Amino acid sequence: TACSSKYVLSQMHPMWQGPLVVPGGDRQSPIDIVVRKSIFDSKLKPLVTKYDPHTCQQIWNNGYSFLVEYDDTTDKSTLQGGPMEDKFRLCQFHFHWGETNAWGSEHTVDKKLFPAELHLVHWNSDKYSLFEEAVMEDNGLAVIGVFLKVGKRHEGLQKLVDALPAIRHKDSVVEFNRFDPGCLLPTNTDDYWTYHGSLTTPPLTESVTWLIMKQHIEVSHEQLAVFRSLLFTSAEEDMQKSMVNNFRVQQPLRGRAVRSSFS
Ligand SMILES: O=C1NC(=O)[C@@H](c2ccccc2)S1
Ligand SMILES: [Zn+2]
Repeated sequence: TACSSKYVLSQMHPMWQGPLVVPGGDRQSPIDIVVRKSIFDSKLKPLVTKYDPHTCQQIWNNGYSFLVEYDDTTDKSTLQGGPMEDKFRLCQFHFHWGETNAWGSEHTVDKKLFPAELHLVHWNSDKYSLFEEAVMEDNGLAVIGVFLKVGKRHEGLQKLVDALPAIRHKDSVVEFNRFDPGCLLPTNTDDYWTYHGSLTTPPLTESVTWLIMKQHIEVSHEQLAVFRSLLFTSAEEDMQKSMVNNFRVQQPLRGRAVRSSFS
């Protein structure tokens, strides 16, 4: 309901010590996408993703989410098209989720909250040679955001879910290979919203072209429950905190246009 979403969105983030406001930050993320204010842009091309499952390397708990990391030393797993002029290399994907199915996504659509959101993080390999470099540049990153809804079990996700108990604690890593991130994309990737924003965790740099899919994917309640069995804390810490609500509060639009690839 609107009130719960207002309550949730105003929630400060317990996890962070870092700056919640970036000096001069006028293109911060995440945001609410106000559909009726988005602008159809017929020049926006379909997204072209070419993901090689063999470039998948490991899955690990970084104390804020779990990341599936890819070998980004060559152009084997790439994203192009959309609003971008350049080719972008997949470096990792991860999720954000809530403690209940009532909230969890970082972006919202007309204030609608989803239980979780997938982020596929790519960096501009035409212009930069490392992710760490690209993350500081305003055309450095392209992140595909996909909303998750609770429904039928996602068969492709299950391989990932089965690996999570092995990385329950912060800084745990397991080898993970042969995973095709394309299986997590919705069937329709031609319809998306795009806007210029930022990382949603420190360093919060304003280097991201966001590509938010209009179509969501479905995962089962049980699969999401396994996400929530992860811990923010390392094995040594005596206070175990379950990894939930790992999303940032929404940020002001500051006059930015959100464009849509569909009318
Ligand atoms: O899409 C995003 N989600 C996050 O957690 C942020 C991030 C920060 C650093 C590296 C990769 C991603 S930006
Ligand atoms: Zn993210």
